[in-house]
Amino acid sequence: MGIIDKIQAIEAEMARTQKNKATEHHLGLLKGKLARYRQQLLEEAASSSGGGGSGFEVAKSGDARAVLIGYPSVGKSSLLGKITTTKSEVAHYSFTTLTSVPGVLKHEGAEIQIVDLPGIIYGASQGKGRGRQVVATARTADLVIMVLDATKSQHQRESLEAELEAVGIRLNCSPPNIHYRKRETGGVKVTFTAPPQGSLTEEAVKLLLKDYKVHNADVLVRDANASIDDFIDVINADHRNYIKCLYVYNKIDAVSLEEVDKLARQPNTVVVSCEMGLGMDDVVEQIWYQLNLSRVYTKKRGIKPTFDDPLVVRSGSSIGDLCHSVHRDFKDKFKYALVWGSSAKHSPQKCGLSHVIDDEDVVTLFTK
Ligand SMILES: Nc1nc2c(ncn2[C@@H]2O[C@H](COP(=O)(O)OP(=O)(O)OP(=O)(O)O)[C@@H](O)[C@H]2O)c(=O)[nH]1
Repeated sequence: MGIIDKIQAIEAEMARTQKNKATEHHLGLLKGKLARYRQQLLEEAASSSGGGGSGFEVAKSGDARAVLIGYPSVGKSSLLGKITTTKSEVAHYSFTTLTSVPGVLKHEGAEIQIVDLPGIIYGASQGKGRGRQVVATARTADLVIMVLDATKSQHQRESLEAELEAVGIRLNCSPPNIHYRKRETGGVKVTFTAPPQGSLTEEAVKLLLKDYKVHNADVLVRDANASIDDFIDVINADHRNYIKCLYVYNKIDAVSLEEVDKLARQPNTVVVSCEMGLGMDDVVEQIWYQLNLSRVYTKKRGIKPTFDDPLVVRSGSSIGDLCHSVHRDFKDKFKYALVWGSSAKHSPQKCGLSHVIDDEDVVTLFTK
């Protein structure tokens, strides 16, 4: 039996099994197996597709990367054309985006690479077509921009979400608050910081680990509401990516105002019309906001800072991270930094590598 058959058999069994307290552990085990087989399938696909000329890979460049995901003809190329400096040809028929055209969005001094993924992410979890390579690229994203057609049903969104979910991409959520460490000896030790309220119980943890052939491990569950799915994600943490997602509903020119209003009220959502140029500023603002980047202006000693060419780092970065973004070895030469701006207690403040900088701080770096 091939992996795809095994996956289908498990999916069929899950569909047949009634969901209730008595079947919870059995279903949990099936989900654990499913996660394992799906992983095998992706790995198998990755190793067999190497070397071919039709591979899909885009070099990462700029300060951050966002990927566009959506069904064919929802307007991904049109959106890319509107917000980036790359011109992409839009033909008036389906399946136009055969290879990826990365565009660059320049905003607030940052360069954000936007990659239009071929519209074939669906089916990827079943090992179909180039979807797998598309998934591999999606994993490297700092932000997923899911482009949806406002004139179509919510099914498009649900099915894309399910596809991403199946390949281990988690949208707009944080990793489960569960500590898990494999050990050499000592058996499986499970500790809950509060009595479990969710589907994850000590018995469920032990059953799953047994199925994964893990006989010695420490598990500390810090979230009383943790589910079996959460723990499966923790066991498979190497293959899970937690990525922000912005939902962009295009073609609002073709639906009613009430419909637009309803869509716009959903969280992490912008509504646009690429054809009429509506909502383009909102999309750019939201992309910038969701990427959570900070601009830092560097200043040479005795000279006023220039505010046109910031260094762009992730919010919450330290002076050490900033040094790294200047040059890999810069940290070794670093002596101290002077910082002006909201992160400084007084201006300027003399700081070391661990000082956390704020958006729009001005920094002078001193070397040995
Ligand atoms: N009504 C309307 N049509 C639009 C809008 N934006 C794009 N379209 C049309 O939708 C069709 C598809 O647009 P594309 O930008 O090629 O879509 P795509 O998602 O890149 O398509 P693929 O390359 O097939 O993946 C074209 O015929 C566009 O003219 C819009 O805002 N409103």
